[in-house]
Amino acid sequence: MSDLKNQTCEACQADAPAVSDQELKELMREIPEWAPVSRDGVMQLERAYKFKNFKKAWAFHELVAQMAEDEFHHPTLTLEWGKLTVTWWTHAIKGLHRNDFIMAAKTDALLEKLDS
Ligand SMILES: C[C@H](O)[C@H](O)[C@H]1CNC2=NC(N)=NC(=O)C2=N1
Repeated sequence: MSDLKNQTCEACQADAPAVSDQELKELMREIPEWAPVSRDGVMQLERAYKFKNFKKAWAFHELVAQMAEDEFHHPTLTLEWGKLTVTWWTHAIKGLHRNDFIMAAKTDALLEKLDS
C-alpha cells in the first residue's frame, strides 16, 4: 500500500500516462471516500466534504487551494454553505493521472489541519 499523501506530484505533460483500470482499482482503495466520475468522457475523482457552516467550508477551501498551488496541480472547488466539493483530474491528459490520487489523499489529510 503506497503512502499517497506523502508523495509529491510529478510535472504532467500531454503524453503522460493515464492510470489503467487496474491501477484505478488499486488506488481507489487508498481513498475510499472518493468516487471516480466520468464527465464529458473525462474521468475525475470527486468528494463532497460537509461542514457545520459556510465559514468552516471556506477555511477548508483555503487550505486546499494553497496546497494545490504548492503542488502546482489544481482542482475544481465548489464552495457552498456547509459543503466543499473537490474534484481532481489532470487537464493535460483529459483524465486521471497518479497525481490526482496523491492530491485526493493530501486533501483528506488536510482535514486534520482544520481547527475543530
Ligand atoms: C500550464 C498547465 O496548466 C500547468 O502545467 C498545470 C497547472 N495545474 C494543473 N492542474 C491540473 N489538475 N491539471 C493540469 O494539467 C495542470 N497543469
